[in-house]
Amino acid sequence: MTLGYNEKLVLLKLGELKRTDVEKLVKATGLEQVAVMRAILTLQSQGLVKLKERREKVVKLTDIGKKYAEIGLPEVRALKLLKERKKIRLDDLREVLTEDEIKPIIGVLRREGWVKVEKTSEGLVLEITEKGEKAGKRAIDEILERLAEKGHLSLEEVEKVIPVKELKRRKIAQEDEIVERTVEITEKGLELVKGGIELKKEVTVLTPELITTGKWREVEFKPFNIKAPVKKIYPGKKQPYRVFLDKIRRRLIEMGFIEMTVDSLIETQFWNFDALFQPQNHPAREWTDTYQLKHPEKGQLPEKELVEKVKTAHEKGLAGSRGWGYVWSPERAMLLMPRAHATALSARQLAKGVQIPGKYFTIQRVFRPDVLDRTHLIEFNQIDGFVVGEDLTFRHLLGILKRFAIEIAGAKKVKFFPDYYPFTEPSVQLSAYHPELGWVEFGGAGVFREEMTEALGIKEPVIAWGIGIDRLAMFKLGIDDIRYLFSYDLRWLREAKLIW
Ligand SMILES: N[C@@H](Cc1ccccc1)C(=O)O
Repeated sequence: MTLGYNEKLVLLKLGELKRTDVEKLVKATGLEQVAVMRAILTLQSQGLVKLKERREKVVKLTDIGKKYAEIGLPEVRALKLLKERKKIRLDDLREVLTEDEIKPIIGVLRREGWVKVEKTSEGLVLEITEKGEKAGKRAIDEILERLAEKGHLSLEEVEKVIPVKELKRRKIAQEDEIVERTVEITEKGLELVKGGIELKKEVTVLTPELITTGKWREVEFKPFNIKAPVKKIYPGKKQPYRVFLDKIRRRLIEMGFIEMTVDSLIETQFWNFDALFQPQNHPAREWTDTYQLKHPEKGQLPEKELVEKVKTAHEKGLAGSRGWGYVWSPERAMLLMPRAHATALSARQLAKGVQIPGKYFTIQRVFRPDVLDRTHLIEFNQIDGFVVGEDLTFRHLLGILKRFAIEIAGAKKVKFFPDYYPFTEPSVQLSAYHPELGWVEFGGAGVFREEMTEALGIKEPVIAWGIGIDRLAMFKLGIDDIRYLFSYDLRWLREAKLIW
């Protein structure tokens, strides 16, 4: 059994005092209260001291009570003025009372029988009564004084003088519970003290100074108990989902992808749909599938040449196609909407020009009407990207997608299904396996159609994908409800792992 410096010190003092309270031990040892308490608990666990707690219900002054104890209760102050002047106007009380105190004062003074009140043309006039002249210290004044002096009194003591309810009603005092801790040294403790305790200075850190001066020989090193329970702390940290997105971004950049960025969440239909060869009468363009902006309703189209090419692609076709065969409306293309898919950025990038070969990606917040449930949000994040290069084929695309799902997202298995998108041919849908949710649809991919890429000025094949990144995040963060990604649940935010 080894005792630390603090424990030894406390035990030695208790050897002298035998029995005392914690406060006195704090004074006697010169240690902090927490250090004394900790030492007592250790000593108690070794049967050297006994700690007894006594709880007592007491009455204490409130802040208002403390103030009144100093300057007097409002009625006492009023009475003092009345004793001096005998007859005063209500207004005169402003000299000694605050606005709040004046309101109820007449009632109080009357109840005590200290004043006669008269209504005059100049307002209320108060005159002191005989009883007022003779009035001395009342129960309430006495208790106020005693409470101020002692700090607290037991409930019984107060009740003997005045109902505590009355003090509480006037917000002068409140009930409280105090714990009195007495510590007593045990037989075993006394024996140890008699046997002699060597009090060596205890250090927790070995400093260069201790070594060079040779003082390390005289000191005792405090052993560390790394298993001691400590308070859990939750330092600030990044939101777990944000961490996930940042990691993916980093990973993609490491893989040589160039990030495509944009400032706004709002997009013209031109970039969201038209530039992607999605016909204007396509059902996915209806309000049921996308949101639309009311104010402002329309945005700007890009340069004329590009708009003309897109128009031609839609109306008559490009690159050997016949197009969709309808009259393309620039007005319609100007309509603004919250971006419905991140592929809009791929279109913008292709039109701006790309490196050949080149790899691009973007992580975007996108918006689509849906019914919220554990796998659907109306606002979610997509990671879109494309690879452009001369010899690219559909097989490259499947390889990239599989790598994403397994390596980046930690999916266990992936599956591809044939699918349809107006801007890709062939198109594929990617599903991944989640232990609890089963097969989850992740996103789509394909080879951009030539009608699209040619209008944007690209001759080489472009393989592209769009993945619902939130569902990938669910895999990584080990959650089965997508809404949790944006949750304010502190417990989750605190405990979610940031490193996987
Ligand atoms: N933009 C499509 C996904 C996709 C992107 C790129 C190519 C093919 C499909 C979606 O949101 O569902």
